[in-house]
Amino acid sequence: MSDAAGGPLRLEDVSVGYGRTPVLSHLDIGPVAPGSLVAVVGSNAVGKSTLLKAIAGLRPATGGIRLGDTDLARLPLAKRVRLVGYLSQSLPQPTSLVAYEAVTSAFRAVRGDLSADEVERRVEEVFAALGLRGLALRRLSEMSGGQRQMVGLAQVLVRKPPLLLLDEPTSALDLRWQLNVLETVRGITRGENAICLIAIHDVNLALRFCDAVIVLGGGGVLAAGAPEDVMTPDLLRRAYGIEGRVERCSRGFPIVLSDRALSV
Ligand SMILES: Nc1ncnc2c1ncn2[C@@H]1O[C@H](COP(=O)(O)OP(=O)(O)OP(=O)(O)O)[C@@H](O)[C@H]1O
Repeated sequence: MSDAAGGPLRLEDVSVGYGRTPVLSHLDIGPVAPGSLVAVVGSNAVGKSTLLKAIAGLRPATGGIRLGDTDLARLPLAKRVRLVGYLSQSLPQPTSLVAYEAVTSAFRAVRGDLSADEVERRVEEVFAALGLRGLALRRLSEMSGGQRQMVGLAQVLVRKPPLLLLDEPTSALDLRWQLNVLETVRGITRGENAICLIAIHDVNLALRFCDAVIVLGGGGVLAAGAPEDVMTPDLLRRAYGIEGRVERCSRGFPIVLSDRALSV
């Protein structure tokens, strides 16, 4: 189980923006059950990152954002970091720390209550889960972008929060590492009975791995639900402005084939 109590995630009448410019208005999402991996998809600039930041408490929002009985918006930072793990779109800085130190120090900063042995055990566990042991003693300054993205993910996953918010965690990764990350995140989400919202551009990865999909568009939610129910040619047109097909692959998963960009 996660290190802190969670519960279902609910967003009620949430609005968020920048200055006087609204990005998302009067959003209702959920309840999202513990154990769920949920993709947040939609076109560029539609508000995926803004939504994750609002849930993480990094962007002021109006409305209710609750995890179980806890109002996340009103939570002091020290408590929020126990409940919410947020991975931003930007990669960790290429410092001279080796990966093992970077993950250990980030974990210690939020979990000063754990013993050194427990910290070490958890860091080793997350390196093994992500298949990162070979990188543990490499300096971040000597890593590729994709390798640093994996270290950033390890820094969040090691905390085992009941709510994970991952902003495009596979954007810098090759095909093998994309699968590895999605499989690992899904395993942790189920194993820890956590909730994970993952903003992602690769719709087919989302359909393959996620329990539900939230499609943002026009300042709100265009569609939400099980992948096979949500993803339709009409939705592809409305969300992305493309003509596309949704077919079944030989293993039974829905797969999107993009045919043509429609003129705007
Ligand atoms: N710091 C900021 N100040 C003002 N406007 C911002 C800021 N950050 C984002 N925006 C605007 O908010 C809107 C939503 O941006 P956001 O980054 O949430 O979109 P996104 O769906 O994550 O996009 P992408 O898929 O391109 O990463 C965009 O119009 C963007 O220009």
